Amino acid sequence: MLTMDDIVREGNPILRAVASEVMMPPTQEEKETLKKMREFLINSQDDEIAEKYKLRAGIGLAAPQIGISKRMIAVYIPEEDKIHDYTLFNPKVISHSVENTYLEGGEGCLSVDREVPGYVPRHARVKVKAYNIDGKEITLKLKGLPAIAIQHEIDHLDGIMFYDHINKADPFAIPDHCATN
Ligand SMILES: OCN(O)CCCc1ccccc1
Ligand code: NI
Repeated sequence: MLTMDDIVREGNPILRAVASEVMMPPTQEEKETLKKMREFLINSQDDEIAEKYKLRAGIGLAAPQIGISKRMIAVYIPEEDKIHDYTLFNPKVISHSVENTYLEGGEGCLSVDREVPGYVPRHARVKVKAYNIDGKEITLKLKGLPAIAIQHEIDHLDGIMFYDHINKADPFAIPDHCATN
């Protein structure tokens, strides 16, 4: 199983590299890696397992964070009515809302062992084209936390960290095009 020892930390150049497209269909090894990334997220959200193995809770993970510079991500977000459970190859935002959003509490990252305060502007809604674990092309339409998480993960594939988006002059300035309520 993956643990925090497998998570690359900021300063490692892999986190600033553009990851490589994965040739479809994926190899058995690439499928296994994606499954292990998803398993890490599920484990990290289980109080007993997380405590036992000292896992930081995560709702997403990108392959560069485990030292693999390939365009592979996992997102696992249990919500009231459904679990947003995505293991994706070559994800790409193909359209997005003009409206932006942000998390009141800011964002964090398993590869960043420090707090970086400030609002991280994200598209409120995104349409993502990707390949699922079997290499089948799929399209996802996401909003809310799943939309934020998938943008955070896709950024990792392009060497972008969440704090790159924070307004340096005023970290808590409300980003443009955010809904009022
Ligand atoms: O890249 C995954 N990661 O570092 C884990 C946390 C992901 C995350 C995504 C959206 C908002 C906050 C935190
Ligand atoms: Ni991250």
